[in-house]
Amino acid sequence: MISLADLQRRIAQGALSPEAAIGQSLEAVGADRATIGAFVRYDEKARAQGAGPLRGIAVGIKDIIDTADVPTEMGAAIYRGHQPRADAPVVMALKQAGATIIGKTTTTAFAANDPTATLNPHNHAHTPGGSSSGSAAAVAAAMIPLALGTQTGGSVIRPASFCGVAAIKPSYRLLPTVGVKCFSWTLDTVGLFASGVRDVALGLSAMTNRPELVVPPEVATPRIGVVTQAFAGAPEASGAAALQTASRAAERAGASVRELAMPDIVAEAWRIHPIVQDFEAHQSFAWEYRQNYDAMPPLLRGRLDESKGITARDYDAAMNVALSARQALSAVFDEVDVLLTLSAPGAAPKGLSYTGDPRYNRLWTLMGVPCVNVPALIAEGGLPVGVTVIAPFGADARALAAASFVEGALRN
Ligand SMILES: NC(=O)CC(=O)O
Repeated sequence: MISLADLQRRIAQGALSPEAAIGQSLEAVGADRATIGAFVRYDEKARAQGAGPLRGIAVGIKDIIDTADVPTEMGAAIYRGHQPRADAPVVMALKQAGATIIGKTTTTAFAANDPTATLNPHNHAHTPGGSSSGSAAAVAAAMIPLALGTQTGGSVIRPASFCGVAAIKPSYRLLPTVGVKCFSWTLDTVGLFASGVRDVALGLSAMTNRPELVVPPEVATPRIGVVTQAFAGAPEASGAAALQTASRAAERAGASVRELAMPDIVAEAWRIHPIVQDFEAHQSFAWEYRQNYDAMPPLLRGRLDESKGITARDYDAAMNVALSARQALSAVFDEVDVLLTLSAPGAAPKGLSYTGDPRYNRLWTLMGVPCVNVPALIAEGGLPVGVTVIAPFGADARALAAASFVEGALRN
């Protein structure tokens, strides 16, 4: 994979020009149609900028995020050819940091569950996951060093796990979702994919102008609480093995590691996540669902059909649970620095019809806490499986530093 940190170092040393760095990605992305199909479209004339921490860094943008220079089609026929007037703020933030937007990566329709045709770079018989399918796959396939995705359930962390790349779903609202097609305004979060944790941190730091997010050369040894999320059901063997492998590696590296049970209200928040997501989706997709019903992607249309009965009272009760759970979760971090949990039930499912289950991701999206995927092992069929490092709301630097610790422990 292409390391953002390595590109930055070589460009700073003059060993690599920003133009050459962009040229390498253009060549790989240009060949993509014949490989895994991670891009909806790309800019053959993409040019490097000469200044900024992300000069020479080619970035893929999930195709629900508005771009002014190329269409934003939401992975849906209803929006074919749709051309936004302006770049979304997160796209402008990348450009202002010197990045080059090289193309639009594939997304499941409206970032829901109707799959893309994109292949998992590690095993073409399997899905790369969703909904940020192309972003995870393009980084994993060494086409680009950085990509943007979004998460409402598990759409950053799960495909990152399936594709063996680092990724962050940052704290809620650290990145603006203006100009991002809304699924659920309480849940939608913009995230980043890169080859390693330090690379993700460099990208997020540059976008947000927050130098404190950069992972320092030496990171503190964290106190880790392992959360199995038994309330979400048992994982597959490869998922359980990934969590155990990461826990044991962290312990061997000197971290204190112990299993932590979640307060009941937090488990209840896991249960009510779909109520929040689907109640808000009915409003977010009202125009598509009511004015373009027949053209709607079938799985999302079916999900909206089934969730019509959610009442405002149900929603209000769910939101109250979420608020109480966030308060209870913050107290959990009095005992540990970070949590360590599953990124997915196991390796990527076979076939392209199903992008996987967000059951281990969705709680943390509702809690709004920073989550970082760390590749943990390679399962049968050469398929990666990751784990998730979680810190308190607003402690994104802590999540990245602890994730880097776990990543280093797994490499030793
Ligand atoms: N947008 C999402 O997060 C949906 C998913 O998890 O597949």
